[in-house]
Amino acid sequence: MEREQALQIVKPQLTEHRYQHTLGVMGTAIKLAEKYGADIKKAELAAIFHDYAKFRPKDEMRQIIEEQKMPAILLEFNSELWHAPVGAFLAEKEAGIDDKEILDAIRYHTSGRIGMTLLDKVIYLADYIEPGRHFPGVEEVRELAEDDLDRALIQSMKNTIQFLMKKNQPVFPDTFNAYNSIVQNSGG
Ligand SMILES: Nc1ncnc2c1ncn2[C@@H]1O[C@H](COP(=O)(O)OP(=O)(O)O)[C@@H](O)[C@H]1O
Repeated sequence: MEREQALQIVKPQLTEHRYQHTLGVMGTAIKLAEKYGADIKKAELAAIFHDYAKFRPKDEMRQIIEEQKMPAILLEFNSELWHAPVGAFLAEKEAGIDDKEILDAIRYHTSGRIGMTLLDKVIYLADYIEPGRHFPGVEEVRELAEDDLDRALIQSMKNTIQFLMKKNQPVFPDTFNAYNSIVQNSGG
């Protein structure tokens, strides 16, 4: 699917602010894909669709998680996490995206997972550092992303875990698992 067609499908699903975020993720994902050797067209499409389900009603997302037999543990955690796996499902069902790598990058863009693919990493990080993001620590991750994808990911996951812990919020285990998996597999 070409960029313009994909954007036309996604735009009506999002607010203007979230659409601008999506364009930021797209641009950043393409740059990261070029730098680190990921598939540029897949990075572009995954970025465009990453927040496709962001504004679906909670009840609809819960129903999809149950009916599609997605991990039930999702329902025990913040519903902010749900749009990622539900987005992968709907991008396939409604927009006909059938590339498994793209769908996985959408599915894991919020939590990460054990054994993240290069494309998963590009989309996770692009979502974190796109130019519209302004939060403490983002600039450090942007700088790390200039020359070390894994160090940038580790730092972004650390920030997210610390942010949640400071607020006494539960941390969905996939993020711990993703963090451990990258720390154990990257050169240190
Ligand atoms: N492991 C986790 N456990 C619980 N909440 C998380 C986890 N990872 C991310 N979140 C929360 O999910 C929300 C959405 O994250 P994200 O998808 O990165 O943002 P956005 O939808 O704005 O792109 C954030 O509030 C974030 O704190």
